[in-house]
Amino acid sequence: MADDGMLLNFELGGAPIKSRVKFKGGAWRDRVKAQKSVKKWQQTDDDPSRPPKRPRTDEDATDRQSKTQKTVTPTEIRPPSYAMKTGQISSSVFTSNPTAVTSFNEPEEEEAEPAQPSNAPLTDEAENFLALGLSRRVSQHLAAKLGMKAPTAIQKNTIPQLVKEDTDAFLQAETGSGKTLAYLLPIVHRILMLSMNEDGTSKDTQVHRNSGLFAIILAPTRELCKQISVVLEKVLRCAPWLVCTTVTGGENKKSEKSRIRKGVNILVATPGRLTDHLDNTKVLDVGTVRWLVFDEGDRMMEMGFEDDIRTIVTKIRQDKLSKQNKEGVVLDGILPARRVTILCSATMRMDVQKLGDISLEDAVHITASKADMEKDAESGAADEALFSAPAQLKQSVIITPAKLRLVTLVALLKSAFARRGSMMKVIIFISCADSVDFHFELLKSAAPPEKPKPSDDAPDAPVPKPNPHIATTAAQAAYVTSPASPIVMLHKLHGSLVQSVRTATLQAFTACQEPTVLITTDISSRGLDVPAVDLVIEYDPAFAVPDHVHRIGRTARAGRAGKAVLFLQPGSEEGYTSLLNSATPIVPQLYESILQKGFASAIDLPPPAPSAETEKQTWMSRAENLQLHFEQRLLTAPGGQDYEDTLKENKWKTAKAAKNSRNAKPKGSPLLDAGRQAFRSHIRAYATHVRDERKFFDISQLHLGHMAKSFGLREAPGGIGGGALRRTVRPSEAKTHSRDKSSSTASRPAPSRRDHDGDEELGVVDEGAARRMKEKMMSVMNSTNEFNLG
Ligand SMILES: Nc1ncnc2c1ncn2[C@@H]1O[C@H](COP(=O)(O)OP(=O)(O)OP(=O)(O)O)[C@@H](O)[C@H]1O
Repeated sequence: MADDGMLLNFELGGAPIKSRVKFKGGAWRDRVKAQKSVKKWQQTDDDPSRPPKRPRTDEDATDRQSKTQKTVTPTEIRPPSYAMKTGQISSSVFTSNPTAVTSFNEPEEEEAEPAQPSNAPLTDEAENFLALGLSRRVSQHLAAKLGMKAPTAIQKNTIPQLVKEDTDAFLQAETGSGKTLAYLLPIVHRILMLSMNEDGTSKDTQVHRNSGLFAIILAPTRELCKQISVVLEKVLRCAPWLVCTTVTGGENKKSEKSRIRKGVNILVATPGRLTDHLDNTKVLDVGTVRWLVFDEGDRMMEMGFEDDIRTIVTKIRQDKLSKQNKEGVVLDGILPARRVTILCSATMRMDVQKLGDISLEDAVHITASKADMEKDAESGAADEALFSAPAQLKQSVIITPAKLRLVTLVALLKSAFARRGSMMKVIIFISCADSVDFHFELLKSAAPPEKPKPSDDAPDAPVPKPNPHIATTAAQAAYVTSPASPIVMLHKLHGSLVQSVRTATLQAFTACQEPTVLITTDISSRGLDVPAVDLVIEYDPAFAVPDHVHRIGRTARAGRAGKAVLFLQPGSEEGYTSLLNSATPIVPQLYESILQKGFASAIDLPPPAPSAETEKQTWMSRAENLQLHFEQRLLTAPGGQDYEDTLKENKWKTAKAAKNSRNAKPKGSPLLDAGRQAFRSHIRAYATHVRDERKFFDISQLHLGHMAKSFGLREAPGGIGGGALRRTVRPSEAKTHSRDKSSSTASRPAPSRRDHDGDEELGVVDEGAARRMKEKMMSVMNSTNEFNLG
């Protein structure tokens, strides 16, 4: 907790003042200081010989800020009676903040000429799908039904290769450049050719769903599998006799088996579930499989799917390749004469090379630019530096002190939605599932959701029923609305949610007609194609640069415009921008400008509002007010009882009773619990940045007290490290861990998957991170028993 800039939360006028105000929260130094200040203030006020105090004004505050870079909270944001009653103290968010080491000038105006999109469909009239070797049926379907007349660059380079050749391939191109169709179209075209002649007439032999499984597409998450299968279904509408299906974790295995039994030509799967079916589903015959596609292959490796992938590759290769299917249809000549493996990713990391070693044989490396391909062919290796964000994506960075992170985020969202229609969809990336849950609860409106109304166009039409699956993951947002956008919807998504909720939430976010925000973990960073995402905010930086590229790639897709904002803290984190490879400069934004813009007008604060909005308020006082409001919300129990009082009561009970009551969880603010849990998980997650980037994300440089502020907490809670540290590394995992380390300098031992996301995928514990965290906790908090260490 900071040792200055405290706000004293006590009653100033009217009611008689108690002789002694007790303070809680914060460090003991803060409490003593506060106690002294009260005494001094009481003495001063009682002394009639002293001149009356001049009330502080906003100008005072602004003036001080400009001279000393420190701000004292103006009088009008004096805390409310609630805080006065409890004697809580809270340090100002504007004091004791570290300043940025890099000096920069904020650009005056936005760049006039936006950069040419680098992932858009090609504009040359001669470019079309027919010319790439696809059948007329497929090309016409793409143009007429899917609105796709011209290919993108990666499609132009991939489709002819996969239509004519039977070699393995590694597709690598920017996010949002159309890689999915680049591999799907040649597969569909060649399967279609089993039933059709070159001139488009039908052959005597028609293949159908029972004619064999020809392609398996693997993707790391269920969402991505679902998305791929939706695209595939749309393409297959030009050949309705062909069938695709998905098998993913979280679905009913029985119904998956029965779909496989009915017959399927293209299967989209997560690696874990496919391995399970290969072992247990006898009707799954892979003898006719000609294509094995790994979409986001590096992510699968990173998530610990290596063993599953090895099993899948071995099983499929072991199975003798059938030259014709069981109905006697000759496959060779039309389908590849060998099993073709395709890897696909926007980023190149060591994981993907390893996957290539497992699955590829003499693969061609296909990129969006022929020049890049030639360069790679000459050097014999793909150049990671070639792969950056789309050129038209405008990136900026805000160096924000920890204490100001939360209010700066709200200010940023507020100005994003200040003009109707300028921003419709925003994604916020946060480090872990607990933190996503907390921020969703904190930012959502307490008001009950508006009931769906009959449509103006069809007033008699039945009113749609609210979807029960999104009852806890979609809500109206508070704080960030504006007169132009009176309704802003909030959604949350992470791997700890059940699959039906995940699917429904993503659908709701995609279909939302109001301005909307999705708060999510890295589960949404890969491959997800939500049209028209205008802004991506990395509130917590990604754990590795390739993840950053994928996260910001959720906007500026297929040639559209997009913006991405990265939050960093002053100090070592600032150096992180030197790692980010961007076609256009990453523009710095001052957090003061964000706050000034966001809080230029009044914020409508629900109770407990620290003070009523007055004419005198400035952006700074509004920011301070908002922070206080958040802190008070966390401290206010649903029944009005102070949660801290409950905890204190428990402390003085006998050890056994205290233990029981701890176990029984005292009745109190669930938001405070959520905030503490989010803080702990966030700090644990912070320790798991990839090794090469840890010098920028050094846990020993984190100010835990300041960081706690950004979770609306007045002090850093204990218990950090318990979960991560208690977990032991099994010998087999330790082996994987060391293998990972030896194979890649940039590879991240994956402790994070379950910890951050709560997803079902596995990882191993990073012992180094745990040790560093332990040391940090010991030194900062000087307490061992709080964290269950050892
Ligand atoms: N030829 C095309 N013309 C117009 N739009 C296209 C074309 N090809 C793909 N798209 C659209 O581009 C968007 C991005 O495609 P896709 O999801 O395949 O990108 P990607 O390269 O796989 O991205 P990521 O690396 O993020 O997974 C989709 O909305 C898709 O419909």
